[in-house]
Amino acid sequence: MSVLALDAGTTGVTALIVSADAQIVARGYSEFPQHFPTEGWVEHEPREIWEAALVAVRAALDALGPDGDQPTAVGITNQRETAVLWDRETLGSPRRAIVWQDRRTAGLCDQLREDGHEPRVAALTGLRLDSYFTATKLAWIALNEPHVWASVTSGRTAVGTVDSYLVARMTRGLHHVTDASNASRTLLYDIHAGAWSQELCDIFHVPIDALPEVVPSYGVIGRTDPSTFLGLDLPIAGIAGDQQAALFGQACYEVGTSKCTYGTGSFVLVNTGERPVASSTGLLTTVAWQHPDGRLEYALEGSVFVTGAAIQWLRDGLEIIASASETEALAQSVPDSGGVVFVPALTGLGAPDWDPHARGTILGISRGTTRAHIVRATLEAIAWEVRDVVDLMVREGGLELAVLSVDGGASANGFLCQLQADALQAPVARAAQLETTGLGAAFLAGLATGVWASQEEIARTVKHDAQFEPGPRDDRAHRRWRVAVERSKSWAVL
Ligand SMILES: Nc1ncnc2c1ncn2[C@@H]1O[C@H](COP(=O)(O)OP(=O)(O)O)[C@@H](O)[C@H]1O
Ligand SMILES: O=P(O)(O)OC[C@H](O)CO
Repeated sequence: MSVLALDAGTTGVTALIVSADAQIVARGYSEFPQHFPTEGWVEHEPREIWEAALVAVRAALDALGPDGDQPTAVGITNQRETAVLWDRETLGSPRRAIVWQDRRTAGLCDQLREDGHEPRVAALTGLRLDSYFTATKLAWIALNEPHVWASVTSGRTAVGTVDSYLVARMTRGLHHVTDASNASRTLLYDIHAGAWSQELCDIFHVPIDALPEVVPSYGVIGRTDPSTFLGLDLPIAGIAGDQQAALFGQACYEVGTSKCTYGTGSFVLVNTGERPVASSTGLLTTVAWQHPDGRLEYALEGSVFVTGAAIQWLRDGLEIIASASETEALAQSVPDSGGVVFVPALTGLGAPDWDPHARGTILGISRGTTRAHIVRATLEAIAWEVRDVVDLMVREGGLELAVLSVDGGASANGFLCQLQADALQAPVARAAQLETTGLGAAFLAGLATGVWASQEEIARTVKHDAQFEPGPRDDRAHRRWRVAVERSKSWAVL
């Protein structure tokens, strides 16, 4: 027995085939285009996500080969918050998806805040009024593209996040669902009642009937249609937002256990069990997963928007590196960043500063500055960003950080892990299999279909293969970092 996991991330789709002994036995990957129509806007073409998913699954199946242990279920995990629209009949989209990184709704959020909506919205959702979240993007479409929105209110066009869209595609439009972990990122879901909220839908102009049915994070919700999904007829048995999936994939099942995933952004989540812990200083309260019996478990989250994406920008924007993996040796080729501090607020700032109007800042450049210094400053920035969020979790969430478990694409960079241990003054343990988002989706689907009998059984398979012990911390560098963060704030409205 094996499980297929589809991990639809921000920059590409990964397909994993995970064996019953929890090993990744085959994988496929396909990147899809990012669209930047204007400053601060980020869009995805839904069809391109779907096509990337098909390419990735095909590649994974080819890698597995006909004699490999064929998957018996599929789990889905995804970039969260991104707002997707599609026609219920044709599955075509009337407009591109507005991505979680898109900051076009910053002004709309300011207005809603001025109108006094924030306390109630935060109390119901555990989130904040920020352009990060789905409902603000839907409200923007409702207010700015009435012709598109008319098809939503008439019932022709469905609304959802990337998981819902993929399920619709995989089932030829038969199912319109999302799981509670994804729903909890929309600003439309009451995390205490475990249901869509009419009150929130009214605030954001969203017809509640346009939203998907909310299902538990594991349990069979339907089957893939072989005529549209590469001949595969599989139960869809797990769905979770990628950061919650990573929490599941790292087997953080006990209250107080935590992980940090380094991908496009970096997200620290700590399990708070069946108790939603409210935050007043910038952490998010979110659904970790919902059990098939309806029980909700929660997490406290620190969301850092741009980490691996800053590395991509060094590659594709500045063109000072050829590949992300080069950064490790380049950063170590200099003893320090030479006084350079880079705040990669390329799409505003998330936790702990929350400023959608912030933009990237590079300070401290001198005649002696080289690309190695800028690369090193970028890795240091990632470590400082995560440290600032963990500090908040320790102070506010009561997190006792004995060790930080890390995973995700950028955690392949051992030097980054070392910088992280130094910044935190705590050991960093790296998961043996870095793709914990996909693994988490596989575990959820496998739990629902008998591949694994229990969470305890899954937990026994999760291993860490490297531990980075903290060295000295450069407090002066952190002070400079905080000064640079302050300077980057409000830039887009100055
Ligand atoms: N060796 C590396 N050092 C630093 N960053 C890396 C490295 N390898 C990959 N990355 C970054 O990690 C990200 C990819 O990780 P992944 O977990 O696949 O992200 P996502 O799911 O967000 O698409 C990219 O942003 C890339 O720049
Ligand atoms: O694309 P990732 O893996 O960095 O994840 C994005 C998050 O889900 C955004 O909230």
